[in-house]
Amino acid sequence: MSEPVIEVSELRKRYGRFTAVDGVSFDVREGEVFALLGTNGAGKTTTIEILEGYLTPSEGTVRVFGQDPAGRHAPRSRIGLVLQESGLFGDLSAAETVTAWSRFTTGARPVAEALALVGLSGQAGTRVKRMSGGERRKLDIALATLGRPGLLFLDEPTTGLDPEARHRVRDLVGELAAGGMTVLLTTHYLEEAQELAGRVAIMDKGRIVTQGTMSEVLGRGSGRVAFELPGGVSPEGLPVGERDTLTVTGRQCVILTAEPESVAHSVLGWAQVRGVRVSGLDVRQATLEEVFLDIAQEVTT
Ligand SMILES: Nc1ncnc2c1ncn2[C@@H]1O[C@H](COP(=O)(O)OP(=O)(O)OP(=O)(O)O)[C@@H](O)[C@H]1O
Repeated sequence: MSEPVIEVSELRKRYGRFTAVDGVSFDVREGEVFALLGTNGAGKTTTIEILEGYLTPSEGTVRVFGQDPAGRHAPRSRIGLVLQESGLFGDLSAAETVTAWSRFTTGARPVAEALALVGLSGQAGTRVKRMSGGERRKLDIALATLGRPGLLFLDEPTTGLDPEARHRVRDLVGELAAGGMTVLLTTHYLEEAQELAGRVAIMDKGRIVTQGTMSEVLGRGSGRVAFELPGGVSPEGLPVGERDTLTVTGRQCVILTAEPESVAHSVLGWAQVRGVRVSGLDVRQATLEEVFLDIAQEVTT
């Protein structure tokens, strides 16, 4: 197994009496894309800012490339950051922006290569203020990867972009990861995590409520059985196992379960015994979004 690039152990961060991060542990190994997901205010940005060395922990330990990210030996040159707010100058062209950054970056790629890497060769002479939101995000990523970092922090890289630009930026992150870069990603777009990340941790109220490989997290309720009950029929007694969850919205019933085929079978049996017909039976793999909503609901109730 490859070396951990990030190690987080029992991390806590308090702001006065409020605990924003409450005993979080995870690690990220070399070459993997790890997604930190969670509800608003869950503690994702606080965690990532501690890993970037901008904030110090109240308790616990954090190591990036084996070093304290806020310490004297912090491995800054090995880390690329794409923050939620970028600080680009509108009057500079894309090439001028990269050139300016090259002066402060050790071992910077040549400007043309940095632009080509993110697919901006055609916009080299375009002023930042004339660039689209997606192009600016790509330029942010070009700057973050200019010094060929081994680790890239991406804090909500596609928030605020239209769907097409989101796809382009997503493809770019996928390509960087395929090239061997380790990536820690926070995002509100679960399909983005599902597409890019090998492992995920889902945070809620400062804690990690579940983490693992995408298939392990999805495996919590890996199957989804949906169907409609006829009007006036109560869902009472539906075959829902202890680890399954049932959501009823009007006549629509959804069961998240690890064993969708057997649950679907039992639902049909349940209906037959009662002499009713369920319609629109749909059995498939649950999406991360469905699992996430299920977990968020479980945690808040
Ligand atoms: N400097 C601060 N002082 C007091 N509370 C803070 C401070 N910074 C963050 N918080 C609180 O800590 C909690 C976690 O915030 P954080 O920004 O880490 O969440 P997040 O998961 O990134 O949320 P979002 O998805 O909304 O960006 C929030 O309740 C926030 O209000």
